[in-house]
Amino acid sequence: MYKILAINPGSTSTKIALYENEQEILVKTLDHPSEEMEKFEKVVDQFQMRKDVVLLFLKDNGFDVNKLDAVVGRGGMLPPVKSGAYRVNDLMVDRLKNRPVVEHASNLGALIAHEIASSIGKEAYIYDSVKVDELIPEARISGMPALPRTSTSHVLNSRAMAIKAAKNMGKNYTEMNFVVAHMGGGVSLSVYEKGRLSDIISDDEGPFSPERSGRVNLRPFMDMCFSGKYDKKTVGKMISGNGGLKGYLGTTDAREVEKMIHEGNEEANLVYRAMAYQIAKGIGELATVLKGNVDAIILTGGIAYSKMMTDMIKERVEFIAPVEIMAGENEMESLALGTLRVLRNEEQAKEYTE
Ligand SMILES: Nc1ncnc2c1ncn2[C@@H]1O[C@H](COP(=O)(O)OP(=O)(O)O)[C@@H](O)[C@H]1O
Ligand SMILES: CCCC(=O)OP(=O)(O)O
Repeated sequence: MYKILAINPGSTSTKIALYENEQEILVKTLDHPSEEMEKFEKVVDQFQMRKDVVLLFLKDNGFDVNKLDAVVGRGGMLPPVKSGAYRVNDLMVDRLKNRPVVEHASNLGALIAHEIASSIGKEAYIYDSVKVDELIPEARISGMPALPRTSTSHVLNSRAMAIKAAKNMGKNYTEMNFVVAHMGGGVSLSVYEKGRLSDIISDDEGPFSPERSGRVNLRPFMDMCFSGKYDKKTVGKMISGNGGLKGYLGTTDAREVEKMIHEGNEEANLVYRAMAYQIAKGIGELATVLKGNVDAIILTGGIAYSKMMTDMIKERVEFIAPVEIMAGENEMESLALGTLRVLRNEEQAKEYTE
């Protein structure tokens, strides 16, 4: 019986799960209020605090850390990597600690996993990192030579949902073409073309989301950045943290927004409809990557629980392909089961290189 600890650090929480083979034994979301997080200058400064809450959680549940067979963390902002499992090695630790491609809470997944696993002489892994990059050559050209496109998306959930949708249809996902919209605190859209993540619209390239601005006009944005009114941290927060629903309506909770709409708030109604409109537009854009040969459009993430939102999106995109609603996310299961396959030698963990 393999015991696997999965760690998924998000911007406002750390999700932890303990698995025995396929069985989830313990699961917890530990929230980190914004007052607690504001004192940390950089994401890496949160390492000790987040590691401590993971260890405390295991202790409080009477679980002996020495019994673990492996620890897996959500893969962070690395240079482009392949899908599947990677062993966390010293180079990956150095990259995520000292030279992350972008500051993001997921960078701590591998670091905490590595620290805990090393302390008991076991291996740490990441699985389906946010930087899985299988873009087709055309998708790499941004239009600005200094900034080639790379892939950043919610791969862990989106790929798992594509695999599950194909299975539900009695097919292997390597035979299918999907457009997946992950709709959580951040929204990213992706194309799974016969199993390959051939293009994406990341959380800063397309639709706005509960806490992120999404795409904005570049020239006014440049003027704003150089106006001298804002520092880098504030602008970063406008993009991610205080953008989207939060920026317009003061909340990142889509349920709150729906309550406002039911109470007759016109502004909330317009902004929420605009979010659906932008997500639908992005799905339409990605359908062209598949030249219209889309087997299904998958709506997933927390917001896919909302009938109001999914109905608004469906209305605009169901002419393209059937819409599958797969609400929620199964990131913890994807991390744990991916690692289980590695422990059982059903899948090889890759060695991280640069
Ligand atoms: N039943 C629901 N109806 C509408 N929105 C929901 C529902 N459940 C969760 N959400 C929304 O989903 C979003 C969070 O999604 P989630 O996938 O948990 O994101 P993350 O993991 O990025 O925090 C929030 O805006 C939340 O309000
Ligand atoms: C799209 C990259 C990963 C990401 O933004 O994850 P969260 O939405 O969980 O912060």
